[in-house]
Amino acid sequence: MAGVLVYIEQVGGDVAAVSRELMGKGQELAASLGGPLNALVVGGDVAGLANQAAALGAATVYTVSDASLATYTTDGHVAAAIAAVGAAQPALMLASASFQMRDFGAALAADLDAGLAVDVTDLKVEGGAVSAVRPSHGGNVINTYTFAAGRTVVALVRKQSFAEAAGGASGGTVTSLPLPATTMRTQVSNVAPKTGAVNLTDAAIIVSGGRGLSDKDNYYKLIPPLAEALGGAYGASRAIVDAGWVPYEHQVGQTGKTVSPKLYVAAGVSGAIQHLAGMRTSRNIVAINKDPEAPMFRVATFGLVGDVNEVLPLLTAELRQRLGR
Ligand SMILES: Cc1cc2nc3c(=O)[nH]c(=O)nc-3n(C[C@H](O)[C@H](O)[C@H](O)COP(=O)(O)OP(=O)(O)OC[C@H]3O[C@@H](n4cnc5c(N)ncnc54)[C@H](O)[C@@H]3O)c2cc1C
Repeated sequence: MAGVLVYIEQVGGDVAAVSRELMGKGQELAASLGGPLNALVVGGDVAGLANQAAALGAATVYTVSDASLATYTTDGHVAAAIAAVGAAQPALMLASASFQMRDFGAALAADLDAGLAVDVTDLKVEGGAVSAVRPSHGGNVINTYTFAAGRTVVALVRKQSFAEAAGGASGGTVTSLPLPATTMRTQVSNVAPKTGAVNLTDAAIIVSGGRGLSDKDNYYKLIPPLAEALGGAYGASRAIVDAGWVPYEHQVGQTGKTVSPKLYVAAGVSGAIQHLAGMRTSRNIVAINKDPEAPMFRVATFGLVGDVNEVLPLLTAELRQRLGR
């Protein structure tokens, strides 16, 4: 039992960003575990994705291809993964912490009698044992789970926790595995993607506004333009979602979305514990608030004490000029 197996997710026929991140971190972890970095591609038609996974550095890309695997079902995809784990014998299996992969990872770990860590933000290997870091209690407690060596560990990792694999690797092989006989208890008859959905959890840059924006018109005048200038999405505190300024799908926090972007700008957001619960693991936090005592400054990488009505238009104009947007 050695090395790492990464479950490759796809978006529109391409390897998902989170899977590229797992391949990046997987390279380092596989070396520490003294084994290869392998990948698993499951689906109806997997050839294109398998080649992409090989280019991301997989020594072997295991594929399980079957018409019944074209859409996700617990039974089908877990059965495929068990076949790949049997072939690869990984010490560590990595997948994302999306809702679908939480379902997958829990079922897989139960079937394999493996260790399971969910919503992981960091991983390391010491003395052959895998340790997974996982925030809980709204990010106020950071837990480290250490798994005894000798059993596969399934770790489901939060998006944007690691840098993406560079790509351009060569020399990987593709090994096709048959789908083991399995009873499919779920039949997916139709998939209807939600249209116009706000994908805050995937955004690398988020600009959020709060009650400090004064009213709905001012929020839309100042926040989306800054988000657009930065090439990001826009979010909101619950206070202004509850006030009806912004739809719920933009809400960040304990009862909204949990996000971990590369850059989180909080403008006129106080930094209540319930808001921080959804964004404090962001890589860089910029707080803009007229109150120097606002709690958001305690978690901020950069802080700017000022009035959003003065700061945001200047910032947006400057960024537009510099970034050409
Ligand atoms: C069970 C529960 C769950 C919750 N879940 C969430 C959640 O998911 N997400 C969430 O966000 N909240 C959540 N809350 C609410 C949370 O406690 C706060 O009430 C909320 O986050 C406050 O929003 P805010 O920062 O926009 O408003 P405020 O706390 O009113 O802060 C406004 C900030 O704007 C600043 N400001 C004012 N004018 C200006 C100006 N002109 N320029 C610059 N700064 C200015 C002020 O100094 C202040 O810091 C939850 C609460 C509970 C009880």
